[in-house]
Amino acid sequence: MTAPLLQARGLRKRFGGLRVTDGVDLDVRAGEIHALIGPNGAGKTTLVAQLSGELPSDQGALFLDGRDITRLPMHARARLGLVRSFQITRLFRSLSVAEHMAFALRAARQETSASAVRHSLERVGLAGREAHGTEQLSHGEQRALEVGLALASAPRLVLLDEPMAGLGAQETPAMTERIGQLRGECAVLLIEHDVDAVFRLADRVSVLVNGAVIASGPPDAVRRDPGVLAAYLGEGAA
Ligand SMILES: Nc1ncnc2c1ncn2[C@@H]1O[C@H](COP(=O)(O)OP(=O)(O)OP(=O)(O)O)[C@@H](O)[C@H]1O
Repeated sequence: MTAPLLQARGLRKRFGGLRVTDGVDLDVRAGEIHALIGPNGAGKTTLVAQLSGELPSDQGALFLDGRDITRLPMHARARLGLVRSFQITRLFRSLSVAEHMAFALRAARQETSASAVRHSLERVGLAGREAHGTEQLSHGEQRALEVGLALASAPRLVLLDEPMAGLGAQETPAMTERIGQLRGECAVLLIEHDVDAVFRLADRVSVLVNGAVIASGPPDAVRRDPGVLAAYLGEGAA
């Protein structure tokens, strides 16, 4: 089997006396949708920050396509194709949807013609919203734009931290479908609390508990794993 696209080995991060990630081993394969689930406070968001380069790891190593990227800063990881999505509130409120996308495409040194912008918006279901301000978008559309902006650089692996958070019953299936459409195009590491959506969508699932991955594999195997049932899914969530 080919080597994983992303390999994390023994990643650790502590805040003061609190060991938040405590020896994380994780493999993400090219083109797969890989969900990372776990209880509140397990360290998922911290791990994503370590993977993206936002937060330096105290220990451990990270490889992208076999290359050691442990000490590379965020922008260098992004240039190699490892990106994360950000909340658009962190960008400019005054920009239209199309301007946000043009900005992201330019930053990624991609084509910024009107048709390139439209194409990038269409793939996340935002065709026809070009001229809108981001405050005019529904919550679901804002989350879709965030995913679209992360995809602007044509990444090899995109890290999505709770893209379904706060979405209504009507918006969740659309986001699930959109993420599903990325399969094979780029790898996705998806942090998600909606366990039903995760088990429907993911090719593989890893479960983080107390800062360590306790199980990793296809959804069916993970949902039956005795350790996972005991530590996380035992309340009938799966
Ligand atoms: N910058 C920080 N300084 C101190 N403690 C932190 C910091 N960031 C996170 N923590 C703590 O680390 C623990 C794990 O947080 P993290 O947000 O990574 O977990 P999570 O699995 O993403 O949780 P959730 O599912 O609730 O979003 C929590 O106890 C949190 O309070």
